[in-house]
Amino acid sequence: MNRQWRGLGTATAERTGTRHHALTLDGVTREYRPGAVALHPIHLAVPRGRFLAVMGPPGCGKSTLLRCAAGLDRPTAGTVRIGGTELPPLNAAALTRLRRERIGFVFQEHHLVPSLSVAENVSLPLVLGGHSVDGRDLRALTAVGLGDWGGTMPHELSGGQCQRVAIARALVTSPDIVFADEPTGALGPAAAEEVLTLLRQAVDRDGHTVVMVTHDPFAAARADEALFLMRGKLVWRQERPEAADIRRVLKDLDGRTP
Ligand SMILES: Nc1ncnc2c1ncn2[C@@H]1O[C@H](COP(=O)(O)OP(=O)(O)OP(=O)(O)O)[C@@H](O)[C@H]1O
Repeated sequence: MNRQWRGLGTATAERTGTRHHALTLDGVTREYRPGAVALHPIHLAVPRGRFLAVMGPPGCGKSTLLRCAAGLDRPTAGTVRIGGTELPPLNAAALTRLRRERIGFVFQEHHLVPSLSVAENVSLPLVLGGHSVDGRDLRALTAVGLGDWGGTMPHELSGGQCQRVAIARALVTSPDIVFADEPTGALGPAAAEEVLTLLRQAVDRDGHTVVMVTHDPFAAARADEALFLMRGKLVWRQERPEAADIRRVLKDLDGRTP
């Protein structure tokens, strides 16, 4: 069994964010209102080509971490860098552009536009950014095994196929990083397995970087590393996690939750 437990008391290595890192968080803190701290200072550096799972008990701050890292929420303090570029202030046009072109998103629900074909959905981030599609929609669809489905409408697809289209849409801009928030949460076991295989393949074959929030130990076991949050703090990390180990950590953290 492969068990490498590391505490997170020292974070020196995490403070050296560069363009070689897809994501760096330097002292990222989020306080929703005075006294309600959802994230204590988080230091984290995610190298390019890494598949990271973020786990922890309900309310520990996983979504807050993801939203701050993806520029969907503004940290109360600290700095977020995507591919070495510091996130500009929220609502700025530059942030919208950076999110559209350098970050891919996959959510629990696929959020495809029902009135657009599969190919149009995939090319949307390119079109909105004023870029030519140039066959990239087809290549992205082929990469998720749906190369022949471009002319199909979303309502003609299964839930698993829709999520595969959402992955193609997330990857079509060749982003610095893909944030996936419970990407298998709405799927049955077979479709979930397909989605995880595609995310794994995006990392292994194409060098993408994926940060995935999940409650599912089997999903997290597909990542290179699992990070565990508790009460807004990163408390454990495990390289090459196995589902049984993950379950044990979660049980331990649950036992420590008041
Ligand atoms: N908009 C908000 N305003 C105030 N408090 C919030 C807000 N969003 C989240 N919180 C609080 O911040 C803490 C972290 O919430 P968050 O949603 O990040 O946790 P989570 O780990 O993603 O939870 P879950 O696993 O249940 O989705 C919780 O105590 C939550 O109640």
